[in-house]
Amino acid sequence: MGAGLGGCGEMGDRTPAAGDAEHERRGTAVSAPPILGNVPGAYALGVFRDRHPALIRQVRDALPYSPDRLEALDRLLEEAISDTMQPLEASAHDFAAWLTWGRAYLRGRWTDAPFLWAESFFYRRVLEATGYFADGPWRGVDPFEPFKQAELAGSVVDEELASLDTVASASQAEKETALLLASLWGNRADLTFQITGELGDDKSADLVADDSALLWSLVHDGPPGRIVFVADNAGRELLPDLALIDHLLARRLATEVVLHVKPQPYFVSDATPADVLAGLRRLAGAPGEAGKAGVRLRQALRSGRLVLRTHPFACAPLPYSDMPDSLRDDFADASLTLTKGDLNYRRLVGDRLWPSDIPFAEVTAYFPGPVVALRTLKSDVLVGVAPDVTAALDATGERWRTTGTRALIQGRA
Ligand SMILES: O=P(O)(O)OC[C@@]1(O)O[C@H](CO)[C@@H](O)[C@@H]1O
Repeated sequence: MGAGLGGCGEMGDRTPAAGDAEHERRGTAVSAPPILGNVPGAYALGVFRDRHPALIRQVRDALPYSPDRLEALDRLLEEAISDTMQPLEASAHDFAAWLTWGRAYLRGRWTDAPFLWAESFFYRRVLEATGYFADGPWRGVDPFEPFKQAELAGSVVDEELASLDTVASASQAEKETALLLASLWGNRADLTFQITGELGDDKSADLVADDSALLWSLVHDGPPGRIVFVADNAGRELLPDLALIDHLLARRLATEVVLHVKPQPYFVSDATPADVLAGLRRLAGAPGEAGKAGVRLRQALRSGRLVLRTHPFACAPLPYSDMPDSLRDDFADASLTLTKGDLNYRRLVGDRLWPSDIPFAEVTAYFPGPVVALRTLKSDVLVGVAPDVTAALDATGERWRTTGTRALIQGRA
């Protein structure tokens, strides 16, 4: 598709509802119960009970919203605290889509709806409250921008960018390992975790599954192909992602990289086109190798070797098994699709209580091409991990599934 900042249009083909006939046809042959927030002690319950109210308060304070917007945020806060959900205003451009996606959950309790659905709807409601889509001065203003901006400006980022100078003198194999791991662990920098300070300790970081050999064989064996990179968070995650993408392009390991980002602010720190531009500015303004990478990536956008894409399905409350044909075609044309982060993983394998040793290839069989997920573990869903590995981790007593201290690289050709 076209170069530069073009979006990819409408959701198009159809607007599936969770569990509809098309879903069953395209979905995985196997299934498991969806993750819900109404289970005492469940991770998802804490997200609704603690994180969402804390986030609304922080959004309220981060920008000088007008009284009408503050009232709307207060109403949403009340809904979050009382665990009651209201639908979007009937005039919303996507009112009908949300009815199709989950009429049964609207006006119910946040915690009774599937976790993926309800979290996604929560972020849509934050945008409604702040007036992101409404006529008026707050239209298009990212409510999470102050958090993203603070992160990008921090001196930690200077240090992380300077490390690219060290990596430059390493062998190709060492460099690729370093870039891949930086991109993978960059996923810990997720701002939703900073809302309630849940990040674990770096020292215990480890991989519970490692298909990096498969990933590199998909990149190196055979002629260079078109790589689709489905980004997650802006800032400290996106910068190492961009460094990895620069490597793939500069070494001609990919003919083209298509970088998928969110069309609108989502899950606090998820990258939008504006965040990509901010990241490129940060890179290009840095000294040394980071600066050179920034300049090359801006040139790659201009030449069309790096394509930025925003598909509306990226903010739909549905698993990728429900993706519309326009998105499916994009993945089908790729020699490799890389997905970043916890939320993309939840959508890729389905946000369900899978037995954790069910093979990754089995639950992603519907995906139309080779796919590799890079994820730090920040929610309960897990597949493709041997029982002895999960048993050993459980025995440590750590909350290893949800605190971002563990990570995985899982793929299938
Ligand atoms: O996709 P990311 O950025 O890696 O993680 C997003 C995420 O950790 O935030 C949620 C809580 O709001 C988690 O449940 C969710 O999966």
